[in-house]
Amino acid sequence: MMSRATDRLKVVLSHLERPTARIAAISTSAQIASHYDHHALRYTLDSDVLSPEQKLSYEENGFILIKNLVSEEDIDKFRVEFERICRREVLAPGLLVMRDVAIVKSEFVQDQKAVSKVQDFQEDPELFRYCCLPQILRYVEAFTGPNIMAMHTMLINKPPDAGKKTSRHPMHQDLHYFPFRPADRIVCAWTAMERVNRTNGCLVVLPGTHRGTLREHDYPEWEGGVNKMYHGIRDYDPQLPRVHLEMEKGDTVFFHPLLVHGSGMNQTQGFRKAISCHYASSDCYYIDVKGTTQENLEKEVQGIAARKYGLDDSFTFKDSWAMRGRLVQGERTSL
Ligand SMILES: CCCCCCCCCCCCCCCCC(=O)SCCNC(=O)CCNC(=O)[C@H](O)C(C)(C)COP(=O)(O)OP(=O)(O)OC[C@H]1O[C@@H](n2cnc3c(N)ncnc32)[C@H](O)[C@@H]1OP(=O)(O)O
Ligand SMILES: Nc1ncnc2c1ncn2[C@@H]1O[C@H](COP(=O)(O)OP(=O)(O)OP(=O)(O)O)[C@@H](O)[C@H]1O
Ligand SMILES: O=C(O)CCC(=O)C(=O)O
Ligand SMILES: [Fe+2]
Ligand SMILES: [Mg+2]
Repeated sequence: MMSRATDRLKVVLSHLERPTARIAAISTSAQIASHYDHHALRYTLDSDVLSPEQKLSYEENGFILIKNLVSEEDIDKFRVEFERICRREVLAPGLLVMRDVAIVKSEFVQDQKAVSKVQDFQEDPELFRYCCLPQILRYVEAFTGPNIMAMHTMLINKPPDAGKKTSRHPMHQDLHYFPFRPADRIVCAWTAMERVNRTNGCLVVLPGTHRGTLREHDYPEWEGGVNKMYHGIRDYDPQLPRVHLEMEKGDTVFFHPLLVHGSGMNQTQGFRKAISCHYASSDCYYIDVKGTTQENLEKEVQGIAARKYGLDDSFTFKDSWAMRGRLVQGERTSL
């Protein structure tokens, strides 16, 4: 059954016309085969790593969850390196250490536990190993093609909520942060470093929203405060069907940069950890975001660059990405 569907898929892909619109929920191989008589794939590329069912699921939902992809041993090593960073035993160039807004503004002494996220670890050899794991890149290639850049890296250490709900991450689309396209050749890999569930603030996604467009983002009006750069989509409708992605240590979700997602508050006393990387095809190109909904973000990034590093306006949003990005497979052709 499966191999016939796969053969069928190959035939259809070889006659690929223009990307088409919405794909209905499909469950059996027979339905998949008949489906490909009428539609082409837009969000996934020809590759053997994804089954026909997985391809359709990504086309339909904008994410795919792979169980047990990263070993316990590797995750434990990433955790040890993170702890070394928190103790300031290592500091890689470009590494950004962020503290939760509720803690940063408080008078209490800050300890290592207050770190809510480290970002841009591309120069930390141990953490960057995550971005190069072959079993991850195999999947990434199905979305980006063979030339792969790691554009954005994060280890998120969602703190126990201090009571103001600032541990939440508002619903957003990651593309809001990216001045490069096409969006369909960008993908995020997000790996749970321990069990994540609704209680400690797992990822929350709105399936299928990757088929929409980039929405306007700004700071949500939350009484307890919002972390810097945590923009949310405007007019978020809390009635829309959400899916809570409960995951075990090592499980990895791959998702499209237009997929609307966020994470709930951490109601436990532990720090919920995840490690992630945004990949893009190195064949992507930079765009000018002036006059678009992303302009507010560009201004903010330039503001931080000015305050933190004394850079002026000649340092562009695009530059901030070009200096962060690192090739992990193939050739650096454009980005
Ligand atoms: C060379 C590069 C330059 C520019 C880099 C800019 C970062 C670009 C980020 C791109 C993000 C892409 C993301 C794609 C995916 C979607 C997301 O992940 S959304 C959220 C991602 N963004 C972040 O997490 C980055 C935000 N964090 C930071 O930029 C920094 O941590 C910081 C908030 C600017 C703080 O850094 P630092 O200057 O080291 O901190 P302090 O000196 O202690 O404080 C300065 C100032 O800022 C206040 N503050 C600190 N932390 C927070 C916080 N969490 N929320 C709100 N405000 C905060 C602090 O109180 C100080 O304020 P004051 O008024 O000056 O006292
Ligand atoms: N006004 C808003 N704008 C953007 N995102 C929001 C807004 N309100 C809530 N969210 C986000 O929606 C997601 C779910 O929110 P919330 O924390 O209320 O529920 P939960 O923790 O997922 O579930 P529950 O608390 O009911 O178990 C989170 O990503 C949260 O940050
Ligand atoms: O780990 C999380 O809470 C989600 C983080 C996220 O979506 C992001 O930083 O873009
Ligand atoms: Fe995100
Ligand atoms: Mg909640």
